[in-house]
Amino acid sequence: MVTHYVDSEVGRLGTVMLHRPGPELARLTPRNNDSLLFDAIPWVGRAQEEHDAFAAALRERGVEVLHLAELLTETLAASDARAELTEQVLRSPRLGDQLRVRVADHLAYLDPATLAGVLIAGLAHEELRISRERPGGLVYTLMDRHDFIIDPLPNLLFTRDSSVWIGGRAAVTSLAMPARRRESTLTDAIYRHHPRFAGTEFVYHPTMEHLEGGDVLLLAPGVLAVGVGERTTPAGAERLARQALAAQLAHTILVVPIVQERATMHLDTICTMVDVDAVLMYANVASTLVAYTVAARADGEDPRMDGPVPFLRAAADAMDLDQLRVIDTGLDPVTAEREQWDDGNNTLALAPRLCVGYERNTETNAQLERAGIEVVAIAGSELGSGRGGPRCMSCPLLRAPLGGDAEQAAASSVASPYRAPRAGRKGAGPVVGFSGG
Ligand SMILES: NC(=[NH2+])NCCC[C@H](N)C(=O)O
Repeated sequence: MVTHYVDSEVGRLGTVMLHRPGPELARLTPRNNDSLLFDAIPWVGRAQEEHDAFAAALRERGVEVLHLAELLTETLAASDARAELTEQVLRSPRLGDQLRVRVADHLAYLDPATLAGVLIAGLAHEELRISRERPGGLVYTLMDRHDFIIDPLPNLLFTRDSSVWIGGRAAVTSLAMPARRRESTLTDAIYRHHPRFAGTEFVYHPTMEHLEGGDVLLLAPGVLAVGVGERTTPAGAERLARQALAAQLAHTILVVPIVQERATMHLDTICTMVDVDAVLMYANVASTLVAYTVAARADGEDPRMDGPVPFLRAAADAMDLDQLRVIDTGLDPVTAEREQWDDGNNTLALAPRLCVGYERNTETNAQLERAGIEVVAIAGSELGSGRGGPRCMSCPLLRAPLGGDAEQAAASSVASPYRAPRAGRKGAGPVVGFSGG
């Protein structure tokens, strides 16, 4: 049975990886929140309540919810995973030799759950036990007691960005912001060492060019859209296109330039899919967004690049549709801008025409309902202070494949065996095949 497989944004969600925010959020202060990519100081207890309600809403609808911290703890039971992740934090040039040895001693005695906690929430100077016989040296002495010896990862909450599954393969991404780079070392270790993921094949690796999962949309089996902006670089998009084409995970990649600013840091802040042929889009950009298409050519040749063409046209063509339905109309620009900022467009589809959205985005949610899309509304007043919505906070590991007959797949149980994607589509692109499963 296929356990990890995703070929669309909307196939019935079977399994998702979340991260319940914890002590790492309590590290945020008005002095560090900007560099740690939060716009406010979240109330940790309330953020946890909101997150628990999000997880419960998914479970109630039959979704298996895995928690990253638990997977990491189980991963750390393997000594090679433990050694790898420990060495990785010890490598920081900030430590210096003497402090490095002290930190290594400290980590060596931690049980897997506590070590996972440190890898996520970091280690402050005052938390390191230093004895008189084994002093911390110059670096330790010159640090403030609130300085971090290991930086916290408050954005781990946004599991979307550090990995994305394309077909049966994991793409472990290369995060652009220094505050987030270490996140992908955790997802990478989980996929490589946790028994649940034994045999995982990879299509992207953190040493490659910058690419973040929030920029990757699986528009349809074989069709990817990749946003290029504040996070994913053109080189990252090109690399993913090459990798996905070579692995025959896609026949067409749409590369979509987005404005390089915080409000639109990822493609999924302005566009998410809510049905096999419908997108929810930020009204203020829907008509101006363009795409460059990258498609496979014969073996050994560079991929073919075309464009720019209007994004909606390029997407419909690649998806073999007459048109992509757009849900956006009717919002005045100010409301649209406010709700976009609060992740109104960042929905997580649980199945075609069923999605999770933040309750505060009342106008956007009403538009969705009018268009026949059911919205499971969740609270996110605290969660949203990191600028991420339901899609950002989730990494789907299994969705019912749409690769076969779409209707049938939508109705099928997630445990159903993988159906080969339809071949011979319009334009006679290469047959999309998969090695996963
Ligand atoms: N897929 C997303 N839109 N993720 C949102 C990530 C938010 C996070 N604070 C950051 O700045 O990176």
